[in-house]
Amino acid sequence: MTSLADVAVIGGSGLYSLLEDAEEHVLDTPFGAPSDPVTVATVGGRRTAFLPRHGKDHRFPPHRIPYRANLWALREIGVRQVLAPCAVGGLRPELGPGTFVVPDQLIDRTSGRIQTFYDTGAVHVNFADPYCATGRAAVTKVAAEHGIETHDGTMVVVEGPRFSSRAESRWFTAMGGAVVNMTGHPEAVLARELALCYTSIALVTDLDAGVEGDHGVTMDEVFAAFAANTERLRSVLLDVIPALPEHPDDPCQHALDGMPV
Ligand SMILES: CSC[C@H]1O[C@H](OP(=O)(O)O)[C@H](O)[C@@H]1O
Ligand SMILES: Nc1ncnc2[nH]cnc12
Repeated sequence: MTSLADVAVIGGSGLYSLLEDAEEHVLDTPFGAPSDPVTVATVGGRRTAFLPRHGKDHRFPPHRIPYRANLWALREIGVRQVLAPCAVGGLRPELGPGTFVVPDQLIDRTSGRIQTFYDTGAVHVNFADPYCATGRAAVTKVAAEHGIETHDGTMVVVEGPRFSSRAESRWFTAMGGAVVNMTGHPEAVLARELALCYTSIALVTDLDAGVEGDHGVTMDEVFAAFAANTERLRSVLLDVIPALPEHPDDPCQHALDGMPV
């Protein structure tokens, strides 16, 4: 297939569209259909694809998202760099709702999700640094230009769809977690297995159960906090896209070098 886009944004909870005057592409993959048709438009001179990971009507809960089909479809249309906004819970009191975190590490606490494309042969990608250094730097710089402070930190990804118990949440904080969500994995490793640059942009929507004393996390508060901050996130995303390199040469792009694929 000829290249339709080289950058993609995978939207999460509360971010179901991004691009204006976009063309729609219905795609299929060896792993089934992606969550929705992919929309493509030009942003700051860059051909950009958008895909809502839960579907635009949020019909896929985090444990049922077709992660492999989503990443495969994007790679198939030429994408080499992925921006992955998501809603997260803060695991530290200073990371409250409205805070932007650009994760630099990941702890996988999911279970039962397929997290590879390669069921035969010796394909073992390097995942020491799950996120793209260039993408992270671009997000941090552009956010600062928008007057938004960003934080580094480790993202813990839980299986869901339930939120964590207070004990689990306190344990994640003690393990070094900064934020917690339900979709950051296997998305990150599947991107790496296709040699894509992958950058997560985490918007804190709540303080997780172990941090806040009273009621624990509710879905309504997540959606409300996300809605209150969507425009800030949207404007950062649209400015990060043209700030990404046209010819990325990060280690992520070489993740499959020497592998039998
Ligand atoms: C809507 S509450 C929990 C839900 O929100 C986050 O979604 P996303 O990561 O796609 O922004 C979280 O991971 C859960 O899927
Ligand atoms: N506290 C939380 N735990 C897991 N996923 C989330 N997404 C948003 N807030 C979350």
